[in-house]
Amino acid sequence: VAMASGTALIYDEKMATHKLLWSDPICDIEVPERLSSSYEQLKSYHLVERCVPVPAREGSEEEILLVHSLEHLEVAKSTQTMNEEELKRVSENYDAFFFHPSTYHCARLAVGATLQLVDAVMSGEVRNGMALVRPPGHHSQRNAANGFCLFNNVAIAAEYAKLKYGLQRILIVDWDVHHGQGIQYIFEEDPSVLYFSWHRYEHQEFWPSLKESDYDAVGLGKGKGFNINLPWNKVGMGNSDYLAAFFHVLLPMAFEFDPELVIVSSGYDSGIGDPEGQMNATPEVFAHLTHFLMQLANGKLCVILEGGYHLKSLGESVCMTVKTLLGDPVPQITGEMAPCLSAVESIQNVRAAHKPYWKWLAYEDTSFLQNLSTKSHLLKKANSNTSTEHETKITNNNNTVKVERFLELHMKNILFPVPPIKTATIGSEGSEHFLSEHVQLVKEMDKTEIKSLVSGFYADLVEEDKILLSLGSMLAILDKILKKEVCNGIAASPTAALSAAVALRHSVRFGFQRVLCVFVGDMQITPNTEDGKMLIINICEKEQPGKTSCKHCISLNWKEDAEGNDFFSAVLGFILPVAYSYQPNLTVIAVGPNRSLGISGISLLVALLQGLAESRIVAVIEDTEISLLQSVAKALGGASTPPFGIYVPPTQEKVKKIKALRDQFQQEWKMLQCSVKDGI
Ligand SMILES: CC(O)(O)NCCCCN
Ligand SMILES: [Zn+2]
Repeated sequence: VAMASGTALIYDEKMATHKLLWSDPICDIEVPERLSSSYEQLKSYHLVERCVPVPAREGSEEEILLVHSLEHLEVAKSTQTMNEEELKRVSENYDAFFFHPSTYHCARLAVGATLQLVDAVMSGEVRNGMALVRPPGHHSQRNAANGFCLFNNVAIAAEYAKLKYGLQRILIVDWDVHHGQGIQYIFEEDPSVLYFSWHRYEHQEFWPSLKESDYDAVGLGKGKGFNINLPWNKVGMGNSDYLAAFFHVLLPMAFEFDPELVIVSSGYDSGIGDPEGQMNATPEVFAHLTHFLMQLANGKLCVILEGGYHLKSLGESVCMTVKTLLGDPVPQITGEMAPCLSAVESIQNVRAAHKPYWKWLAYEDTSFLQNLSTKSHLLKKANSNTSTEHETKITNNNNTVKVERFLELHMKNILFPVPPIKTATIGSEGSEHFLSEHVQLVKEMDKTEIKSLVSGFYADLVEEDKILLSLGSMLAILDKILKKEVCNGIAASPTAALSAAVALRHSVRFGFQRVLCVFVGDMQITPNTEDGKMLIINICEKEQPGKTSCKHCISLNWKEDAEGNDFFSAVLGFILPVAYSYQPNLTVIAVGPNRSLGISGISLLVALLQGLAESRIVAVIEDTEISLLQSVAKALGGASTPPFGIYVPPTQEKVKKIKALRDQFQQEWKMLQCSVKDGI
């Protein structure tokens, strides 16, 4: 069944009316321009016109009462007719909240806009979407406003979706830099809502300074294991820390949970330049985070604005999010791909805290808890005065103009013309089965041209015309990708190993400095990877005699489980971290004979590797694998999220295998790090 398509954008300028009427240094950053400048930025990148406009509406009192008490609703309602003096007095009852005569109306619009988005996604009118709302919601609680939030938009949306659509598994991802304690309180005993939040914490120093924001708050009663807190104990966290958190904490949980709907509490105060977050992550990281979440719940993803107080940083991050929701290629991530020690320690702690509740953590090594618990306390004292591991060159002087200029330059390299065509293939025999509207036929190369291209190498292997022609087809597709005329391509080949080797050499000769090749099955030909211009990960059933893994040529022995897809742990825990550490300019995915992975495992690989190399992938697949060709073409075309099959947790043996490979390579490929070496 083809999935819904289209991205909804919900925006109503009336939500810009709510504003602070008196002086309050805590609240004066939550300004109306947050909404209007984000919308203007979307227009400047021509993104508004590409979205499906869905109107906001007022959330009803009944919908608000799904989460809030009648008393809270009445207090909010009563403020509409208050004068400034009365508004100020009511506001002082709460921690960091201000009322304006229009606040109640705006907050009901924020709730209604959020529910409109849930309806548009759940009805299939669109695949995903974003609601630009204020006041935000994730701090507000059953009976209290808090942290600029009056009604908990995202919590109401989750309760609404359970009630109206009978959903039993909803994932809420909160990438705002503050802990959404309101959402935690509302769902902490509810196993049908998995809540993940990372947040600036600094060992409980940072607002709201709650003990229950730490990594050991895992949920209560039946909800144990369904509340995940990842505290950042230092500022200056960057792209690599955020990606490591997804690879080693959130995504394994999310795929095991297998949500029917994903809602994002999308705060951008976790981005660079924000006065609240003091973090270093750049706007393109939100494209990657969004792209990962789009692989869940058959693409049903609702992104709801929370915080974000540096207008330029906020606007660029909103645009990166919407661009990705629209299916555009994911921009290359920038910065050193190495999480800092503090981030790795938090990741290790939250994995250990959740070990009792998750199958994928059943064999997690938590021996560090015995001897480290006292030490980590010492660690807190010892490290409290050192600066962060990361360069905080931008945020420490935190000069808004300086950040604006930085982002102007930074985003110029990031935003690139979207290739007109998503996927190229050859109109040769048997290819009609995976043509779709995204696909362009590429004319074949003539033999002499092919011979000259191939003559440099492997010429001895090319004895038959059939092989020569298939190489020509693959090279014709590859050229389109190398010239950035198409985003990705798929080529059927009688000799995938040979085609992949030729593709690698041709790409390096074309000038690509780093080409990643993920080869599934018997590789037969192993190109020379000494110069680091290629990184090969060979997934094969058993150890090849006499072949040991090295930094640029890694073999991962993996035979897919008969029951279902157990490949998630290998992709999330090993392949993606290595690939993101390498930062390729092109990805070659090849499937040769004797593949030991199922179609769903390979589809998962293709879908998630699109986050690399501006989504440039060339897939080379044995021409006998008709159904594999179809599902890989679907994954590349983006028309629908490929079926990743039934989730199966990894066996102890497989967990050990990944851990051994991680220990072997985590000094080379630092994104593999998810535990602090003993003895720190
Ligand atoms: C929505 C939000 O998480 O950005 N609110 C932050 C409130 C900070 C109060 N010191
Ligand atoms: Zn925030």
